[in-house]
Amino acid sequence: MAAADASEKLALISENLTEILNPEIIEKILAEGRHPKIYWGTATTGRPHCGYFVPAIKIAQYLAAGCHVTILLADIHGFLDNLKAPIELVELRVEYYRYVITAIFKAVGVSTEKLKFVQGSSYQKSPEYIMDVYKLSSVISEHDAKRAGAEVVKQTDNAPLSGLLYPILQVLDEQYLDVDAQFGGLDQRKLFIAAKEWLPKLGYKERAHLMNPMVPGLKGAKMSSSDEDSKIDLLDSPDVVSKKIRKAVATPKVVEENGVLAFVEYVLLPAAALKGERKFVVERERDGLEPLVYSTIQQMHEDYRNDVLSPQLLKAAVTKSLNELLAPINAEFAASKEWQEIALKAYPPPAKKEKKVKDKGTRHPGKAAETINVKDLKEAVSEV
Ligand SMILES: N[C@@H](Cc1ccc(O)cc1)C(=O)O
Repeated sequence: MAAADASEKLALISENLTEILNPEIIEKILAEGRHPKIYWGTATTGRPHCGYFVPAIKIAQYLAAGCHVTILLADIHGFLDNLKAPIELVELRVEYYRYVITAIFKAVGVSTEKLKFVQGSSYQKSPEYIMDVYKLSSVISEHDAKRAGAEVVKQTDNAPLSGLLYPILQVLDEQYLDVDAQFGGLDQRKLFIAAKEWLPKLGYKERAHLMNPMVPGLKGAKMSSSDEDSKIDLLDSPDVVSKKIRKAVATPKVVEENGVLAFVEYVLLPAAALKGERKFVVERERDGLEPLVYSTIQQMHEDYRNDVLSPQLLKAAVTKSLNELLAPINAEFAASKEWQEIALKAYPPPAKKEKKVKDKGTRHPGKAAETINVKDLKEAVSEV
């Protein structure tokens, strides 16, 4: 394989990433003309929202660079993390995630031939895997396990023991999914460092790690599934999308922590590039002006700082493009009885009016009565 080809692939694999640990692992594979194997894991908890386009675009770029990609639907991790996903619903949520994520890839026009889904519980209950969990837990200290999960696993007083198992399982997944690299957000960094240190303790090899920046959501902070207004559901209607974007925080002339601009940078521009032309168009018909046409985020930032590109113009253009991306997802959902049934069962609508808090018992770890705060209550309510 020509060197230029390998370097083009590396450029596509690295685009927009904040950090890569052990890039030489990937470079070597590309130089030998082979296809790197990469995985991305997601715990099947809350409903995936538009923030999922950010990792999805990176995965689409890995696929376009010829990589083999595995998406791990981490059902067991969903409940190890303080029962974020109740055990009874976890299987159904795996199905829901599979539908949604597949639809996202179709929406960005990426062939999913080299993409594989794996359900965590399909191998994390095997005797070999479990024996490795025991082995790792005998050589990793409680302190190190806690530190590895500090930014990912929900931290509470009287935390359940499962939160310490979570990092051990995530580290072993690299070995059992037989990959060269793991991809995730910068919030996974401590887990990725742990993987580098822990796998060799069992005689397994170190992997590379690819990290996306934490992209601000529409409210300026990280998109979160527990804050209704900060996220746009992948199945929201055009009207709802338009309303939510109108309410989004986009301070005039300020490009930092601007979730609307970030969405163009990390989703809309790369999605357009994957479809053939990196371009983002801002119509100005209402002002009787020619449209603004951008091919780089730097040009947009400059115009935004100078207020040539106002928040109003930007929001209207983002609403239009996002609705175009969501249209095929909405259409597929509307046409699929199976998906609709899964959605209802995986995320049963809250019982009307009755604000019942899920009763895990007063002695349930992580839920000692005195530690319940408003956020916990909200989360519990949205899950009944
Ligand atoms: N830790 C990931 C989920 C995950 C679970 C298991 C893995 O092997 C990888 C990733 C998250 O925060 O969403």
